[in-house]
Amino acid sequence: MSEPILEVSGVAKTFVLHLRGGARLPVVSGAGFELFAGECVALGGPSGAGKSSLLKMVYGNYRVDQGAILVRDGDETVDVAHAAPRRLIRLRETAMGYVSQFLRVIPRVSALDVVAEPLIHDGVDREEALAKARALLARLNLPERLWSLPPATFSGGEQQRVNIARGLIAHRPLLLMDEPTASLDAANRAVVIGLIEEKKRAGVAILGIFHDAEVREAVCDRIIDVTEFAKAA
Ligand SMILES: Nc1ncnc2c1ncn2[C@@H]1O[C@H](COP(=O)(O)OP(=O)(O)OP(=O)(O)O)[C@@H](O)[C@H]1O
Repeated sequence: MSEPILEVSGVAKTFVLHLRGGARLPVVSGAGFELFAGECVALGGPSGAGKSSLLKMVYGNYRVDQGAILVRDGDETVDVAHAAPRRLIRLRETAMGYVSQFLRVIPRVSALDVVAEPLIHDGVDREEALAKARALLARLNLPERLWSLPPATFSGGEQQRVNIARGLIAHRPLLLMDEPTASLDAANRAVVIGLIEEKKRAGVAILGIFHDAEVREAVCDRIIDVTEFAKAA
């Protein structure tokens, strides 16, 4: 069996609410799982179980109290739980992508440039990157009249499609997705299902939160029940 792309082991986290007299909110404990190339795995469990928190820990946005989160980066393995901030930034530029639920809009930058940016950052020729961005936005049915506009005033579903295009345009071996289809209609959900299937075929390992049962059943190979980690917390 090949090496995992992501290996989470013994991860524990308790939120400490300093403004609430130091109240402690344990969220996960002893969380452990592996993710391999070409598979899509959903974090499952009811609202409040800790799915988003776990995804944010893997991305390095939330600190962990205990355990290791090993992400493969070429020949190296980086422990997100202990990596220096600079190493974490480099890891996000090369090995780990994140499609959040909402687009973080960059003022005055057009939708097309927002989408093409990760490829340009990878060193791809600007015209080639823009052509790929146009193709992706067309596939996601974003009206062409919007491409040259900054996405700040776009509808929720339009922003989400720009966000998905930006998150998927470049190759990253590990992809984290937080409800990528929450604001989308059926036709665009089907497009996203197709895009996820293509990533899997390209060997990308995907970890995500998919509340939409139809999307989850279409793309996910297995579900990790986060309540198992919450029970121990
Ligand atoms: N930044 C934070 N500070 C304090 N508590 C938090 C923080 N983030 C999450 N929590 C708490 O941790 C628990 C798990 O939240 P989380 O958002 O991870 O759940 P979830 O399974 O993703 O839920 P949902 O399906 O509703 O999005 C909740 O009780 C929540 O209140």
